[in-house]
Amino acid sequence: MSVHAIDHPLVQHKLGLMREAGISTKSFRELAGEVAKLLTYEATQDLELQDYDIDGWSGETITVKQLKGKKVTIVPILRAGLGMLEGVTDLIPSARVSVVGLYRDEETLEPVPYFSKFANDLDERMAVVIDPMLATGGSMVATLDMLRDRGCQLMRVIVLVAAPEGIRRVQEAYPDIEIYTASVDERLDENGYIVPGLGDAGDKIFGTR
Ligand SMILES: O=P(O)(O)OC[C@H]1O[C@H](OP(=O)(O)OP(=O)(O)O)[C@H](O)[C@@H]1O
Ligand SMILES: O=c1cc[nH]c(=O)[nH]1
Ligand SMILES: [Mg+2]
Repeated sequence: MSVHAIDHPLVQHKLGLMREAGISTKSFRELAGEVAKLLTYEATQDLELQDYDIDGWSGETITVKQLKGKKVTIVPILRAGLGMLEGVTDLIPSARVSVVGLYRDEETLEPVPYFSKFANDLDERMAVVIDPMLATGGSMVATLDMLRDRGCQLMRVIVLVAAPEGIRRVQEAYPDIEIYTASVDERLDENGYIVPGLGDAGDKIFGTR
């Protein structure tokens, strides 16, 4: 597995704005979408292309390129993953969306599933799981398990911020997965929150803090 920490200046600038205490719901939501879009650009750099011929504007037949690889399903983990969805589908507009509802029990930090609805033909698709936060990794591994149990063989992960603990947990369960993130942060605090992190990303995106 590789962890791709994207140090593009626009990503780092926007992530810095997201870390500010007291940021408004509007700003946090907008920035989450913008960073998600930039991370998607990076996470799709290795998609395969193939040539095909078209009639060009001058009347000549010209050879252009189109995406060749597998079909894609985007998998937001509710709720906070929804804050990244529009940014991702802006770049991959034909992707099917599979939705996984999980919340993290505040005491045990274990993921509690409450909803799922998957695209069909998961065995033919690359799944791109999106969630702003990879903390203990419990929610991400539970989601990857659901996809794998339904036949999905190719999965990658886009998170805004990752903790080393969560990366390790995903790495142990899924050694081949690629993780794209704007930052690998320092650690988890005693409540399982990422430090320096973003705080509770779901609450900030939905304005429920
Ligand atoms: O890596 P983990 O330790 O599992 O923690 C990360 C999860 O916690 C947050 O969701 P939360 O449970 O707060 O749900 P929400 O999106 O509804 O706010 C976050 O969006 C991840 O899904
Ligand atoms: O730092 C964290 C950890 C889990 N969930 C969040 O929203 N933030
Ligand atoms: Mg939350």
